[in-house]
Order: sequence, then structure tokens, then C-alpha cells
Amino acid sequence: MPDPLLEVRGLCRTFGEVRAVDEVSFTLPDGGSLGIVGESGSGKTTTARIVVGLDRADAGSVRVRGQDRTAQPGGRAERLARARQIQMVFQDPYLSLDPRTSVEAVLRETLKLHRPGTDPAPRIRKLLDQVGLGTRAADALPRELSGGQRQRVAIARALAVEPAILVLDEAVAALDVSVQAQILNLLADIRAETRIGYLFITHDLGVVRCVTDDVIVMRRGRIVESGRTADVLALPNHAYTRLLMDSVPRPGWDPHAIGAARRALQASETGT
Ligand SMILES: Nc1ncnc2c1ncn2[C@@H]1O[C@H](COP(=O)(O)OP(=O)(O)OP(=O)(O)O)[C@@H](O)[C@H]1O
Repeated sequence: MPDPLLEVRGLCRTFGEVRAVDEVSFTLPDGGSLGIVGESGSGKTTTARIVVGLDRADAGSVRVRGQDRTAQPGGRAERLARARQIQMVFQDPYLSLDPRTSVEAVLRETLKLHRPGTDPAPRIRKLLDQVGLGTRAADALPRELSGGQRQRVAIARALAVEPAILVLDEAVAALDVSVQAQILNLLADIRAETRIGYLFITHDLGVVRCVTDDVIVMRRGRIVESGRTADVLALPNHAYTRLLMDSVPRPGWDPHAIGAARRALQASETGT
């Protein structure tokens, strides 16, 4: 059996008294899309940051195609090699894009760093096309673009590195619903075209339903439920997953019933 694209085993991370990530394990197959869902504070972002290498685990391992990423990288070359394995797209592209750097210059810099020796011009044209930005956008500064266009630039920059895995942390949360749908469609097209693997960090079950094959549900640092997305959403096993699903507003939705269900779940856990 070949090694899976991404294999996370027994990840733990504590901040003071808080067990932010507690024995988290999951696998992402080649070309797969896995959602990590949970409420604010459940440990999703900390898990993502460890996977990408922005934070260190107290215990556990992260392997990409069998290669361990847990130890500190040896030097610049290893750091760059790791960055070529996994790229991350954040919620707010405005914060991650330099306001003084044009779209073309952002992509040129990334290519120079990660793909030296390739002619950047045709690659930049291809990247802009791939994320649905015309070449006219090439000269634009971030502030001249809409939120959706900026997120397309952030995705193009990540793809320029040709990573095996893209980690998307609430990547569409700041966008209007119609723009969200466009970006999610774009990401689905890119996955079909490139066989890249996605790790989607989101509190939004609609996003999970739309773009993931598998899902893990996190609560207080632990995985409380996992499986095929369609199965988990159709027939959630855990009371917390049901609560997350019931928390999505819809016609006839009763916020008081959600409050009561949450209190019942907490009481059943603490025995009060
Ligand atoms: N650098 C840090 N220092 C101290 N505590 C932290 C740190 N990072 C995260 N935590 C704590 O760890 C827990 C998990 O946080 P994390 O951000 O991973 O959750 P999350 O599910 O991504 O929530 P959100 O969607 O709000 O970011 C929270 O209790 C948080 O306060």
C-alpha cells in the first residue's frame, strides 16, 4: 500500500491548562477533501497550523507521503521543501497580501522562490486563468480588487508553489454567499484538474457539504465524530454534531431549542 498523501496521528497541543488539540488523528488520501468542523475554540485552527508547520505539536506526527514533518526543519532548503508540500489559504487575504505589491509581482516573487528556472510570464498567465482572473488583474494592487478577487489571488499564490495539499482555514467565511459559491466551485474545479488534496477548516456545515468527501467533527480539542461527509450529515451519531446541524438557521428554526439542547449536552457530559 502506498503511503497516504497526509497522515496525522495522535496530535496533541496544550496551551497552559487548555488542551487545544487532544489525540487528533486523520488521513487525507490523494486528491481527497477533508473537512474539519467545529465551533469556535474547538481546536481546528491549531490543528491546521501544526499540519502546515506554523505551530509545533507536543506529541503526535504529521506525515506527507510517509515523510515526517514533525521535527524542526533542518534549514532553509528543508523549509522551502515543506512549503512546497503544503500551502495555506487564510480567511482574510487582505492581511496576507502586501498592499504595495501587484498581483503579478506577488506571483512572480513566489515563483522565483519556489520554482526558480521556470519562465514566470506564461506560468502567471496560466495561474490567473486557473483562478478565473483575467490578465487585466495582473497589474492591480490588493485594494483595487474585491474580496472574492483577493481570495482568488491568494489561491493563485498558493497554487504557484504546486503544493500537494492546500489547507483552507475559513477561506470563504468573510465573503458574500454568492461569492462564496463561486470560490467553492473554483476550488472544486481545481481539485478535479490537479488532484490536489484539500483540508477545509470551517465552522460552516454548508461548506463541508459542498466541497468535502470526508469530515471530522472537533469539540474541545477532540474528534467526536468522523466519516464520509454525506453519511455524517445525513445521520449524525454524536449529540454535538446534531447540535451543530441544528444551529444552522432555517425557516421555523428555534434558537431557544438549540440553547436547551446545548445545556442538555453539557449536563450529560459533566453529570450535573
Ligand atoms: N497561541 C495560543 N495561546 C493560548 N491559547 C490558545 C492559542 N491558540 C489557541 N488557543 C486556545 O486553544 C483552543 C483552540 O483554539 P483554536 O483557535 O484552535 O480553535 P478553533 O476551533 O480554530 O476556533 P476559531 O474558529 O475561533 O479559531 C481555544 O481555547 C484557544 O483559546
